[in-house]
Amino acid sequence: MPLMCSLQTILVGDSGVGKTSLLVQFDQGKFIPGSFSATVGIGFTVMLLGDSGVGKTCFLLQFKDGAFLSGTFIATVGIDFRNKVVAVDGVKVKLQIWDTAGQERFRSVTHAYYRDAQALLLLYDITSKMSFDNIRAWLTEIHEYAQKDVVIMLLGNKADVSSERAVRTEDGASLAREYGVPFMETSAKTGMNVELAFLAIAKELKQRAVQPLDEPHFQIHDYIESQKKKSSCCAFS
Ligand SMILES: Nc1nc2c(ncn2[C@@H]2O[C@H](COP(=O)(O)OP(=O)(O)OP(=O)(O)O)[C@@H](O)[C@H]2O)c(=O)[nH]1
Repeated sequence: MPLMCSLQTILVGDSGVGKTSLLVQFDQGKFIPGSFSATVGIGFTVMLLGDSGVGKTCFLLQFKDGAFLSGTFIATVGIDFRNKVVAVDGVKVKLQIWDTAGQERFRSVTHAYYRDAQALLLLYDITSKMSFDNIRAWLTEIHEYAQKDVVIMLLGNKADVSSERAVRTEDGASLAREYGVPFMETSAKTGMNVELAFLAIAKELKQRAVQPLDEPHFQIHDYIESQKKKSSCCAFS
């Protein structure tokens, strides 16, 4: 097994000295002139989990860049991350999203990160019965390694390839009910429900962090049910 290590570096300094620009230059190799906006003070860590090939990396890139990576499948090695700021009820919320390798051989590396995640998006592939059957094992691992109050969402990805469907929508919904977690089908290819998944997570975490006790609690299940697009209603290739 290749030797891997993860290093975390924190950029500190006064507002406006160029911390974000330095990071963008390092990450994307470019400088964005005149784009100063103060980095938001509220941020959460979200982790993507699920078998290798279910579409975690594509799901993240669709959310981050609005693009779909088709063609050659390159499995993630260990763990990778991306940041994205979303607006939740007028407040900027920064999501740091960890994309984990689904391959078994990286499991000990990814376990180390579970405890730092405030939300977990657990994906299976609707064209792969095995990826769905493995969800129970993923949930067992989550209960072993993650924080007790972590927000979990179950996602049936690749809903655009309905001709090869191997897992019924009802079966996904029923498993989610059994574990008391919200559920929806998504497509990293078309973008269906991708933004909604992250937005619902951001809303739930933000309300937990800042909402006064006397205000009504945000209901993530109700929010998703009212917003999600059903795969059956859309024409897919
Ligand atoms: N049709 C379709 N293909 C998808 C979708 N999401 C991902 N794929 C394809 O599925 C393959 C695997 O996608 P990845 O995002 O790399 O899978 P992963 O879960 O990150 O895999 P690991 O990094 O090994 O854990 C790629 O060939 C993608 O093009 C989707 O929503 N629809």
